[in-house]
Amino acid sequence: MIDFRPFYQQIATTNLSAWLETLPLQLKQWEKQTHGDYAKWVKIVDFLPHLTADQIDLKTAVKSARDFPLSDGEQQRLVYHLKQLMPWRKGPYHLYGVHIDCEWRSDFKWDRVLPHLSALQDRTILDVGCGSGYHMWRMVGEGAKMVVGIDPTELFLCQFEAVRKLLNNDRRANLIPLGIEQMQPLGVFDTVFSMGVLYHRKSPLDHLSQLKDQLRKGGELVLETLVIDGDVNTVLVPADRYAKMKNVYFIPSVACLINWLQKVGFCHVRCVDEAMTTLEEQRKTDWLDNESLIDFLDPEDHSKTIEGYPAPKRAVIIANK
Ligand SMILES: Nc1ncnc2c1ncn2[C@@H]1O[C@H](C[S@+](CC[C@H]([NH3+])C(=O)[O-])CC(=O)[O-])[C@@H](O)[C@H]1O
Repeated sequence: MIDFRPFYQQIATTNLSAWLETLPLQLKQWEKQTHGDYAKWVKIVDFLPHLTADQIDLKTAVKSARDFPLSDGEQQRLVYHLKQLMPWRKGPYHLYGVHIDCEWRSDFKWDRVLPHLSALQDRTILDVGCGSGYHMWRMVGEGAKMVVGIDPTELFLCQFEAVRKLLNNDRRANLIPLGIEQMQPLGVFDTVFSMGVLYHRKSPLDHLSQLKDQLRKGGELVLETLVIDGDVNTVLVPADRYAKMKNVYFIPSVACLINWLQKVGFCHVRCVDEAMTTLEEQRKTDWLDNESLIDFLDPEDHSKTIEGYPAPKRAVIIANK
């Protein structure tokens, strides 16, 4: 099983120590209700070789390398284990010459977000819905003091731990398998990211309040989500699926989102980027068996989803507590 005790030790003497009142018990309960695949995935992480990287780059990529390359056999073994953790959705990772070419080019999103952030150097950061943790490593690459990601999906925890093992077991980032709604309000993080999560939440204003509860006063929220064109009163609530996803609830316009953020008490709210999702950013690769964006769009008209809604467009909003 994945051992969270090093994380408890790490936070015991920091401003996250209040979390120790609830977290160990929550994670014990979480572990009890994990399913069979979790134990299998943890074993795969255990089977990964212990390699020591001479070079690690988290600033321009997520990459580890040795001064001398792996043998063909060693590399095949690494690919074999890592492929058992498919589907790999968010990346890419370059680990000892193995290129995990994930469905999403998460580096594209990072490039859209990073120029607008307050410097991450020495910050304590929460990444809500962190997936396999790609952006967490890039935050570490920007000099963050500590990055905590939360994501309830068991596979993503195991992918994160696999990558961590191949990054010299770096402990500056940690993934905690909880949903944001399960977190006690800590009010200590300097920056809170919520990227790609808001539209999955049934109650978007509650989500925004929960994000605010995790920030220190003056701290920065980075919110990235699907948006549609329209005015302050425009919000799409898909009847059934949106781009084949059944768990999409609210897709507001930028003006509507800014209004929501101001209503829950954020200040200095500004939209810093809007971009259509391209077929270069989300596409099928050898690291997933599932469908991808091309299958979610109207084959005759890529400006629409297969259900006839506007095709995915995403905005980045920054705000302060
Ligand atoms: N209640 C919840 N609390 C926390 N996480 C959740 C919750 N519900 C779902 N998630 C997690 O939020 C992530 C959303 S993906 C964005 C990944 C990354 N941030 C990215 O910007 O590329 C976007 C997408 O796949 O649509 C998934 O990893 C879920 O498990």
